[in-house]
Amino acid sequence: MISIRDVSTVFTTAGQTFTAVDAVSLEIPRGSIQGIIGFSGAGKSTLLRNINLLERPTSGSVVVDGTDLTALGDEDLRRERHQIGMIFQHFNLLNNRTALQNVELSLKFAGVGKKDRRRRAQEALDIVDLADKASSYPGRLSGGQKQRVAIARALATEPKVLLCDEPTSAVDPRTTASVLQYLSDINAQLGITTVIVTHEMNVIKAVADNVAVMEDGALVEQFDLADLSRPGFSPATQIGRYLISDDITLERRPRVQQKEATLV
Ligand SMILES: Nc1ncnc2c1ncn2[C@@H]1O[C@H](COP(=O)(O)OP(=O)(O)OP(=O)(O)O)[C@@H](O)[C@H]1O
Repeated sequence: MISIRDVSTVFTTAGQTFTAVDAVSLEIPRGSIQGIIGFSGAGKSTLLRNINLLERPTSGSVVVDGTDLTALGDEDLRRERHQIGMIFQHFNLLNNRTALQNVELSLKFAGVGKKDRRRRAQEALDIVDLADKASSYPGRLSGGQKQRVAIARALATEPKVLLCDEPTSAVDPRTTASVLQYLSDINAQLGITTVIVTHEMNVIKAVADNVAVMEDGALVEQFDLADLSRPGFSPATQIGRYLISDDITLERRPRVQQKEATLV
C-alpha cells in the first residue's frame, strides 16, 4: 500500500514560487496498478517522483507499506529506495554498458555481491525475454527492447513498487502493447504495486485498475477502471472522459497472492 498524504511540491525559480503538486492525497492498494493521467504540466511526473522522494515533497508524507519515507534519514532512505523500482520514457540506460551490465549496476548499488549480481541480472533479463540480448549494447536494441532492459533493471532488486514515468511514450504502438503486456504480467505474477504516469489513455485502459486525474497540481478525480463499464457512469473531468475511447487489448492474468510472489 502506498499512502500519499497531503503532499505538496513547490518549486522556486528566480524568486518565483510554483506549486507543481498541490495537497494531493491518494491511497494506492498493494498489488494494484494505479494510473495517473492529466494534461501536460498537471504535476503527474512530480507526484510520481514524490513517491520515491526523487523529488522530496515540500510538505506532506509518503508511506510505503507502513514506512514513512519522508521521515527517514539519508541512509535508511537509500535502503528503502531499493524497494522502489522506476522506469522512464527514455529508458535511461548507460550506452557504454551491455544490457546485462546495466541491470547488474542497479544490483551493485543495492549492495548485492558480484557473484549473485550476475545470476540475478540474468534472471531479470529472462523475465522480459531478453536473455539472448545480455551482451548487446543499448545502441543495438530497439526502443521496446531498451524499455524491457530498463524493466529488468528495475525488477532485479526485487522491488515491491514499480514507478513508470511515460513508459511507452517513446515507442511505437505495437511495441507499446508488448511493453504493457510485460508490465501487466509482472504485476500479476509478482504482485508489485505499479504506478503509471501517462498521457496515453489507451495505456491506462489496457493495464490500470484505478485512475487518478490531475489538473494544475491537484488530484481532481479518482475512479476504478471497472467503473467505465458501469451503466450510467461517466468521469467528471474532460480528461477522464477521454478514457471512453481508444483501446489496446491485453491478456490480463489473474493475480497471485503477494506473499506467494517471488522474483528469483
Ligand atoms: N525542477 C523544477 N523546477 C521548476 N519547475 C518545475 C520543476 N519540475 C517541474 N516543474 C514544473 O512543474 C509543473 C508540473 O510538471 P510535471 O513534469 O510534474 O508535469 P506533468 O503533468 O508530468 O507534465 P508532462 O505530461 O508534460 O510531463 C510544470 O509546470 C513544470 O514546468
